Amino acid sequence: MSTKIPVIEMFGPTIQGEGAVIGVKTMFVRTYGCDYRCSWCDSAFTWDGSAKDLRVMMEPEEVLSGLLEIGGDRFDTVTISGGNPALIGEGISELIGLLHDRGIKVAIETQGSRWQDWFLEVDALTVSPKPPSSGMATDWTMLDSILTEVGMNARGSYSLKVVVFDDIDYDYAVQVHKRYPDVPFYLQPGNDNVTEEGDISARLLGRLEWLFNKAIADPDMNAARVLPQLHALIWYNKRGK
Ligand SMILES: C[S@@+](CC[C@H](N)C(=O)[O-])C[C@H]1O[C@@H](n2cnc3c(N)ncnc32)[C@H](O)[C@@H]1O
Ligand SMILES: Nc1nc2[nH]cc(C(=O)O)c2c(=O)[nH]1
Ligand code: SF4
Ligand SMILES: [Mg+2]
Repeated sequence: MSTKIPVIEMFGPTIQGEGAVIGVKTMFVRTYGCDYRCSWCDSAFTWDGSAKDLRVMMEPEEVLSGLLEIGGDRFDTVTISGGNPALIGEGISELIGLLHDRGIKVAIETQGSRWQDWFLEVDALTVSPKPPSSGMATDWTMLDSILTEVGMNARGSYSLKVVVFDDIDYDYAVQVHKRYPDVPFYLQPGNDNVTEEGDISARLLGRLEWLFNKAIADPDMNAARVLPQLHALIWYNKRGK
């Protein structure tokens, strides 16, 4: 089995802008390819073919040395996102081992459509099922089995994060939170224009206030946390931040 990883970009150190590990300094490795096609994906270049030329097939050792070359000694966490990194088996498993051998922590961003055994090895697993506005359908059987398995056997922390664009998405978020009441739950407002240039912070803060008010009024969200995409408030729609 090939251990090569399709990498579309590596960058950092930056600050983790989303979810349970928001604020943590981290490098990013973004894998190429996704089994979803979310209508509002802010990283569509990972799957729509527009940046295919930038995709490099890398051995796990090459990813590690690339990260060390870019980040030097200025990081102790690596976040693997995509695309969907859960499309890749052996290569990511080896990369996690190499990073752990050096005392580097590993965070993962995935949507919960596919399982990998290495989910159990990571330090922070974010599972982000997609609401109706994405145009994608949730595989509840898969999501159930992922959360059951990590609930019993994960070494690290795990959480759910749902992006919300409208009232229908919000109802979906309630459904997810109620289905897994013991899993730490994060709400994140959607960015409805991922190509706009310049300062989009006022628009994003408006969406955050809307989501704050929804959660504040709703007893079903007493245990939820509502967070912005912090990096998008600072660096807007810039890639590699
Ligand atoms: C680009 S995805 C890559 C990882 C994985 N495919 C997933 O969706 O979880 C990383 C995170 O960005 C979120 N995201 C993508 N587009 C967004 C947008 N327009 N507004 C807010 N969050 C977005 C996703 O929901 C996910 O939580
Ligand atoms: N700073 C920063 N934080 C992030 N958290 C999740 C991201 C992602 O695209 O997966 C992301 C990203 O692209 N940048
Ligand atoms: S699952 Fe993630 S990477 Fe894939 S299309 Fe949706 S937001 Fe983009
Ligand atoms: Mg992003």
